[in-house]
Amino acid sequence: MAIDEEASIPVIDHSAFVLGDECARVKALAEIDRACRDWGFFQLVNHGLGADRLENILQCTRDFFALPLERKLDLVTPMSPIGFLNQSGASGVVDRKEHLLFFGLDHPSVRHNAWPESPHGFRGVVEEMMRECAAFSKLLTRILFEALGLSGDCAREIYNKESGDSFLLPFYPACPPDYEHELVLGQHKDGGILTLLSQLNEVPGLQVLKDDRWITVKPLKNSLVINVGDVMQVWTNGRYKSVMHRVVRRENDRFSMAFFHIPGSSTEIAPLEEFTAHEPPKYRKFVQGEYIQLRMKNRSMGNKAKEVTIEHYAV
Ligand SMILES: O=C(O)CCC(=O)C(=O)O
Ligand SMILES: [Fe+2]
Repeated sequence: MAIDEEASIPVIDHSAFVLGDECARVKALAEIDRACRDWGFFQLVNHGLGADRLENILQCTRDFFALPLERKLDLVTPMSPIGFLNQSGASGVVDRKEHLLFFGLDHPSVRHNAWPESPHGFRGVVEEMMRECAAFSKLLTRILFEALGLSGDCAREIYNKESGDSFLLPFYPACPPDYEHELVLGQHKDGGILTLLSQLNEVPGLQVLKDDRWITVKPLKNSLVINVGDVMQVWTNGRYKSVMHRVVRRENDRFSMAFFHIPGSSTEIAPLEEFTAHEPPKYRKFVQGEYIQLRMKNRSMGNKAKEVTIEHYAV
């Protein structure tokens, strides 16, 4: 598939939701609605996460991944997605990537998070950021519901009883010029409600599929990339799109941060009545935790198994 270096994903100014100007708010809601239908992705500037906190996260992440591999391997937690992972294989070829994964602070298994002793203060910095991301992702979900013409409280009723949030710190080591693969993270869609992503050190690499072309998400200073996940696609009966994305190789180290806003594992997911009044449901009901399990199995079976995606529940 072709790569289009000219196009860019929509950029939306979050200050429209802060300043109390009703006209600006309505305009921004319309922009978000378009972006979620047409792209499944947008970049948010003037968002709520502090620039100094993002800088702290970048510093801690750099220091952690600079440790010798044996030290990082101390944080491997067998039979669990959390902790350190050296390589993953989301879609066949092994990803050239290391990561640290944590459950969000409201996740029922948060006590199982594994914390590095070094760098000093790591846990405090990450927990602070997780707290901010949790609040901000809830706010954004309410904004998306408003953009859909639903009441913001609707979100609260549907999924707020339990949390499945997780927080990921990926590190993509610089690729030598003769590195044989084009991708360092295989193409995939995110399985939750929405994802907040920061390209922490502003090294590009993230690409988004749009009309059969890969579009590079150019890092904008202090912006957040927001993308719609599979759950939002199901809730809206396909109106908002969970879109394929991937990370391509670079000759520089690349650091990013992702917060996955996910309903709790016992939450039942189905198209909302508001979107099935005039058309049949495109998905059957499923339980969030079951879908997460199927997706995890994908990973462990590598490219031999057929990947389970949200189409598994299509009717
Ligand atoms: O690191 C990135 O830019 C993207 C990461 C991503 O898409 C993911 O982990 O789901
Ligand atoms: Fe992703």
